[in-house]
Amino acid sequence: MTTSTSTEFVVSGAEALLRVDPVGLSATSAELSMTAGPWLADPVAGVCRGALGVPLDDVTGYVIASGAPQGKWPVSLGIRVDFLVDPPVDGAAVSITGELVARDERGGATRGSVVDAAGATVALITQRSHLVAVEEQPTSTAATIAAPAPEVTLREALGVQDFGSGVVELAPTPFAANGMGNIHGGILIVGSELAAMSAVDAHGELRTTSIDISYVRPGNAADTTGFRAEVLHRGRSLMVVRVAAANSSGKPCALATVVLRRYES
Ligand SMILES: CC(C)(COP(=O)(O)OP(=O)(O)OC[C@H]1O[C@@H](n2cnc3c(N)ncnc32)[C@H](O)[C@@H]1OP(=O)(O)O)[C@@H](O)C(=O)NCCC(=O)NCCSC(=O)Cc1ccccc1
Repeated sequence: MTTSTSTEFVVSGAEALLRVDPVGLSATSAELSMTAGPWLADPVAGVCRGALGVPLDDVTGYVIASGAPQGKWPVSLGIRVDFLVDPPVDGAAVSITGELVARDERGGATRGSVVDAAGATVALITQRSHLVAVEEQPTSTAATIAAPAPEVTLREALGVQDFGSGVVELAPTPFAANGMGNIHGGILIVGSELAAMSAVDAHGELRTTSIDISYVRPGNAADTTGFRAEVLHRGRSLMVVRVAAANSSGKPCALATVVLRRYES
């Protein structure tokens, strides 16, 4: 894969947290690599599949960024992710690829996937991106953020507080930020997953099978982000949960539908 433009992947807090590394980028396709370690295991969500939202959001969004005109940068407008199997938690690398589906003057549509070392598909994404005006393109911060120690879980690194019944908060942290200082679209997927699991009082026996999320206004990673989940359907094995995320202003920044399934051990 070739890098055909001056746009480069920006490693901000969210990419450092998820151990995401650039592989290749062009205006039509992109590839990232991610180390999938024990920090993805979670006592409530089982394995935090939503964490794959960070590299999936990046790998598709940066295809649009790469072909965007000067002074414009894409923000994620809507993402649909389907999770097929758990990502590894043993430190193996997974490959994340994205490709252009369509582009116009307002943004574009992209799709992508996560594939494990054996070639099995772990997750699929469809994304719609929207171009906003920026004074300058985001760049990697001079002070590179180091990943937390391997024993620090994603839940701990994000300062997640679970108040029960679907009320969850993420602390203000650079680990939640994208290159613009806004809360990363993939971190909003993580928070939505944890809130949905909290709403159904999960203890690791369920898995997230899909998340469909709309980003309705930018969220600020330097502020607390609250998630409130409402159970729409609770069957024996299938659950559908709606989650709203908002900063301390109370205005929603993301609205998600999370589908959970019970897996027999
Ligand atoms: C712009 C639009 C997409 C569409 O909005 P519309 O419905 O047509 O707009 P409407 O005028 O009705 O305003 C609605 C509200 O939006 C606010 N607002 C509007 N425009 C701007 C603006 N330019 N800047 C700031 N705020 C703006 C506006 O004030 C209002 O709020 P208010 O009621 O006053 O409090 C908006 O929904 C949006 O920004 N969504 C969030 C996208 C997002 O954060 N995605 C996830 C992160 S991306 C990611 O992580 C990927 C990545 C990786 C690495 C590196 C980089 C990226």
